[in-house]
Amino acid sequence: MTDQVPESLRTNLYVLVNRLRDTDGLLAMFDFDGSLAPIENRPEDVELPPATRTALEELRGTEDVEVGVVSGRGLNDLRERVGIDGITYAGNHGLELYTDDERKVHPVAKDSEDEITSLSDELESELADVDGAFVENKGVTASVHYRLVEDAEGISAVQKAVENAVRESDDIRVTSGKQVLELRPDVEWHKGRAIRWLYDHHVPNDETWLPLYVGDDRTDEDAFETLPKSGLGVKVGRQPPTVAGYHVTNPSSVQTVLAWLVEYGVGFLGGKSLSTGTRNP
Ligand SMILES: O=P(O)(O)OC[C@H]1O[C@H](O[C@H]2O[C@H](CO)[C@@H](O)[C@H](O)[C@H]2O)[C@H](O)[C@@H](O)[C@@H]1O
Repeated sequence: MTDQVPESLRTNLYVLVNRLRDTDGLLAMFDFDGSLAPIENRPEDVELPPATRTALEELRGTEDVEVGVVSGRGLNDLRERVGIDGITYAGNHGLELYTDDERKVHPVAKDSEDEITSLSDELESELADVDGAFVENKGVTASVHYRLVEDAEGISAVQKAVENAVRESDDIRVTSGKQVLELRPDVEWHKGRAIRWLYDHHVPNDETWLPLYVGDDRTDEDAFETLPKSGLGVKVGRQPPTVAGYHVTNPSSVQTVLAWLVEYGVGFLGGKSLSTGTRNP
């Protein structure tokens, strides 16, 4: 059982098993890019590895387990790319939620759509001459990508263009991620608030579930910070610095953790015995 857990989690296996035993259920939440799926040069080239999809589907089908995918991507893009029914999706850093067959959008974010579109158009023409830079308009947020910009001058041009574009706006703020700057409505809502909402929405009032969150980027820190002490925050990769308590190397190790959870981990939930699947007295 232990050799099927990434090295970095293996040393904490005892804690992991005990947390699963001590809880009524598991709310398993995952960031998408860089966590479930490997980073690619262009967002449209990213695919969820089939074995990861299978493991998520198996987890979804388990009693007392809810699965969520939480991402900076737009909701429709995220749902298409993950392609699993019956789980919760949080797109645009949680500003768009899809759960119980219903889409919910943060009301302030909805009002920002026009401004996001006009800023995206402005930045697109501003950056037309910067090789490799491009804008991804995601409806209620936009990403300005510079992963393919090869020189420091070009990267600085991207940063200045974004700064200039939002200078006059009170309603839009800029955050950063992996080789990307993001324009977001200036509301106190982020991945952390979204996972708290998911917990309140999915976990029965009289039960305590273990929240698990797996993420790789700066915006995932909001989620790690929201987890209670008893939660499991798992950081993928070493950069940027993190408040998460646990660490795995890359999306392939996330896949291994998922497979372990499906095969063994959920068998411990609520004090069940692994061999019999029944609760210990
Ligand atoms: O919250 P996430 O699921 O991690 O989404 C964050 C951003 O992911 C995408 O950009 C990142 O991944 C791209 C594909 O691997 C990569 O080319 C880019 O450099 C990364 O920043 C997505 O395109 C963004 O819209 C998301 O906000």
